[in-house]
Amino acid sequence: KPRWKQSVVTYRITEYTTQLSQREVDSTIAKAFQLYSDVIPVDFKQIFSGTADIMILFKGGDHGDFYPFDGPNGVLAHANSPGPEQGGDTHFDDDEKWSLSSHNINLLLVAAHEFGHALGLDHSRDSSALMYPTYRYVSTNAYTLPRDDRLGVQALYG
Ligand SMILES: CC(C)C[C@H](C(=O)NO)C(=O)N[C@@H](CC(=O)O)C(=O)NCc1ccccc1
Ligand SMILES: [Zn+2]
Repeated sequence: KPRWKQSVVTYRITEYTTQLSQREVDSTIAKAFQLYSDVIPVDFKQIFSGTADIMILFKGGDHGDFYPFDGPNGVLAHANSPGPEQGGDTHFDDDEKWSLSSHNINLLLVAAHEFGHALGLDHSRDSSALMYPTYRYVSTNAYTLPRDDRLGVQALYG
């Protein structure tokens, strides 16, 4: 299974959603990565120019890969598994209503799910797992990786 070999993985947000402030997006994305760096020996560093390991964008419809988004609901986001070039790249469908709350689509939960893929995790059959295929809101106060996801990522990087 592909995984990142380096202990520092860089990311760059090249296109932001207009539904939240850039500061809100930056801090939410950082929090989502922190869920993983809290349990595996990998650090994540945001860069603001050049090419990062994980390139992140918010865009609706066609956004430069072979998987155009589908409007509101349905596919919310997708991420490539680890590797060179497009490896790890993570795209968020900007036709979704992104939020930092329980209303609409919670960005922290989706970003954490996508970064699971970007680290090499597949979907889980455990309905309490973050990597379960379908989105379901759970409180994000003091949120930590559910056990199944933690065991999965520690098996890859521990
Ligand atoms: C076949 C892939 C491209 C489907 C896509 C996905 O799994 N992305 O990682 C996706 O957006 N799935 C939806 C499925 C759905 O709409 O229910 C989803 O909510 N993914 C984000 C998600 C799933 C579970 C927890 C948190 C976020
Ligand atoms: Zn997924």
